[in-house]
Parts: sequence; C-alpha cells; structure tokens
Amino acid sequence: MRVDEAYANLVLPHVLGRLGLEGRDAAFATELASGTLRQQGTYDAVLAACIDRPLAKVEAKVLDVLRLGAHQVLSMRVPDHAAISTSVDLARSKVGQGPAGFVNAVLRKVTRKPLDEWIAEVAPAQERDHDGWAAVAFSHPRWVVERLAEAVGRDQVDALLEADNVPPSVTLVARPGRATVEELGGVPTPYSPYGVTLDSGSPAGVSAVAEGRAGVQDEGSQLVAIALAEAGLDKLDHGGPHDHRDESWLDMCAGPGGKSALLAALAAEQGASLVANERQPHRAGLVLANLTDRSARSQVAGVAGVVAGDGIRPPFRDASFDRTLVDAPCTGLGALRRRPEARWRRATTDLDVLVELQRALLDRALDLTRPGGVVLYATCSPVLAETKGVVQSVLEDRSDVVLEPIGATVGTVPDSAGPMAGTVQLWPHRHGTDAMFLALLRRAP
Ligand SMILES: C[S@@+](CC[C@H](N)C(=O)[O-])C[C@H]1O[C@@H](n2cnc3c(N)ncnc32)[C@H](O)[C@@H]1O
Repeated sequence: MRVDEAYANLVLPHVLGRLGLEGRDAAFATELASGTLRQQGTYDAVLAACIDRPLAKVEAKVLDVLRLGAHQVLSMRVPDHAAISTSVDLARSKVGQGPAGFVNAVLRKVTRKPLDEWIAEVAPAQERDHDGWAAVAFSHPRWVVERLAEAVGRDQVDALLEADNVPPSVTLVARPGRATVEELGGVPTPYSPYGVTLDSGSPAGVSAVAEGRAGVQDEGSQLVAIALAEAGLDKLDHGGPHDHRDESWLDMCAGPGGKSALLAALAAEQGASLVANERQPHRAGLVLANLTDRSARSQVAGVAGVVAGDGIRPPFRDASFDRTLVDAPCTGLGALRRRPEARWRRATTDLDVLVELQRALLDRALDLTRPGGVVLYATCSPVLAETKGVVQSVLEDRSDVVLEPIGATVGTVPDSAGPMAGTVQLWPHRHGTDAMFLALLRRAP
C-alpha cells in the first residue's frame, strides 16, 4: 500500500493490521505517528536549534527519524536512552551509518531540556509576536493561527489551538428508524439526540455500526443534517402542484456519505427522500455503500438515488428540491483534531480556489431548490473567507435569497453564534465538536 500523500488516520489501521500490531503496541505506534505529525511544527523549531544547518538541508528520511525521536523524548514516556537507540537503529537501517551518528548527536541535545523550556527558548516572545509564539507552542502554521484568530477572536485562539492537538473521542450516530442511542452504549452527546460518545472500546465492536444502522460521526456533522431536516418550509399559495411539497431532498456534495446516511433516515421519517450527489465517482461509491442496507442488499429507506455528478453542472432540473445541503469542499481547518497532518498540507493559495468553488456550489444549490425551500450551507472550517465571505457574496448577488436563523435543536446550542446573525459556528474547545459552520438560506417564495 502506498502511504505517501495518504491521511494517517485512514492509512494507519491498514499498516498496523499488515504488521500484526494490536493492543498496546498498536496504541504506541498510533501515538508515535499521529503525535509526531501533529507536533511537527514544535519539534522542527527545537531541532533547528540543535542543528547547525537549515532543516531544509537535512535529508527527508533523517528529518522524519529526528521528529519521531523528538516526540518520544519530549512528549511520550519513553526513556531517553531507548528513544535515542531505536532512532539510531532506524536511521542506520533506512539511511546508513553516517546519518545514524548524526541522529545520535542531535537527539542527545534534544534530551537536555523538557518541552516547555525548549518552547520558551525557541519560540518568539509571546508579548512581542503572539501568532509566531502560538505557531511554535501549539504547532500550527502561522497563517492558520492568523485565520483561526480572526474567526474565534484573539482571546480564545490559544484554547482552540490547544484543543486541535487533542485527538477526539469516538462519537457514534444512531440512524433514526434503524438504530437507537440506547443500543450503542456510551454517553449521550449533549446536543444531538442521535449521538453517543464512546469512553472506550472500538466502534467496530458495536453491532449496529457493523450492520450500518449506526456510524461513526462527529456531533457537529450530526447537527448539520438535523439543522437541514428541522428547517421550516414556506407553504406557497401559488395554486401550483408543489405549493406544500416537502418530498425531495438533495445532498449536493455527499462523499463519503456520513451526512447522507443521517439525512436519509430523517427524510424517511418525514415522508421525503434524498438524492445524494458527489462529483468523484469513487466517493460516490462510498456514498452508495453508506446508503445500502447490508442485510437486505437494497438502498435504505429515504434514498431516492446516488448520483456521480458535478454540483456546478448538475443533472437536475432547477427548483426540483425542497431542501438542499451544500456540505462544501473546504480547507478542513475545523477538523484538525482528527487529521494530524492536515494543517501542514494546506496553503493560503488553496483558499482562493476553494472559495470560488464554494460560491459556485451554493449558487447552483439555490437554483436547484424551489421557491420557499431551503439550502443549508456548511463547512468544516471556521475560516471567515469560507463562511461569512461566501454567504455574504451570494446574498449580495441574488435578490431571491434570504438568510434565516438556524432552527431549534442547533440554534440553541450555547455560545454558538456564527459570524452573521442567525448562523451557527461550533468549536472544538467550546462544544467538543469539529468547528462546523452552518448557514440557512431560503429562496424567496
Ligand atoms: C466536505 S466533503 C462532504 C462530506 C460529506 N457530506 C459527509 O458528511 O460524508 C465535500 C465533498 O464535496 C465533493 N465535491 C468537490 N467538488 C464538488 C463538485 N463540484 N460537485 C459535487 N461534489 C463536489 C468532494 O469530493 C467531497 O467528497
């Protein structure tokens, strides 16, 4: 299996399985890989102080061994001598004897101080350059610190950055009509009536998950589906056949299908059905799998179809849906807890491209939704350009759309006011969810 360019949280379980690692060994390997990726910014600043040439000139494999060693020495309870000797062995076997000596010398320097002393020494002074300090102390790229500070406020950004470095516990969703919260075990989530958090154990051990009646889903993502399903629809009085219609729902960017599975269950309860659309064919295949009843080998209740189509040029007629979800492709900077390396993969230049795509998708979603119907625009990023910026620019361009407050279940989550009146912004450090943004737009009747 190729592991370069893959996400660690997706690839690690396969690698551990191939190597036959289980239990404590698997947990150790997971912490070593995920923790090193997450804290890479801090460790690179420490290593730069221990090496007399720029890190960019250190061979990539050697730098990786040094980062893994630094994580063991500075953040795990591995004795220094064991961390150094296994790192030296790794460098020798993967690169050669010379680099092994270099790894030995550098890691010995790293062991001289604990992590907090290193940070005080290598980070800029907090009072002079807060964002520079936070970038090193909390291991985020500086541009990400700046964007998150803009979104959450300077007084809260440190708490957010800290929360980004704590892996979330596993949250499950009981898909209504197919599973109950009680049968999942765990502790009920505070805001979603369908969620539980597992204290321990693997989701694979829960039979409703194994059977596809429940799934692993962050509470914030559950709230997105709930907010769309709960929105009131305007009943029209145009004397047309669709005046009171609430039967046809669309998930425009559905892959891999977590929200579609909850939406389909909610649609079935409300006598409607869902079309799940996804541009990438292989991800549309994942949506289909998520919407298939494994025991009956048929689509689950509430599904009208799965389509592999481009949301900007969709194969649907205008005004054909009553409710539409745009869970837009985004930087994902609100979900850094689950993808330890995602922060290093993104660049500011991605933002312009994504914002353009988000605007176009939201605009098309509004065309596809009937007058009086609603579009929920969601991102798992709190970056203002992707949230307020996109919604504001679409509202400025269209006279047939209004922004409405999010309804009861989600709109009453404490401290969740978004950057525009009526929108919701969830936060890892406040709500224990991913930083999901939600805005509800209605086409004027
Ligand atoms: C944030 S993810 C959606 C997550 C999904 N709603 C879930 O809960 O499982 C965004 C998705 O949009 C898809 N996408 C990107 N561009 C698209 C387009 N032009 N039309 C439709 N889908 C698109 C991406 O492939 C990705 O699967």
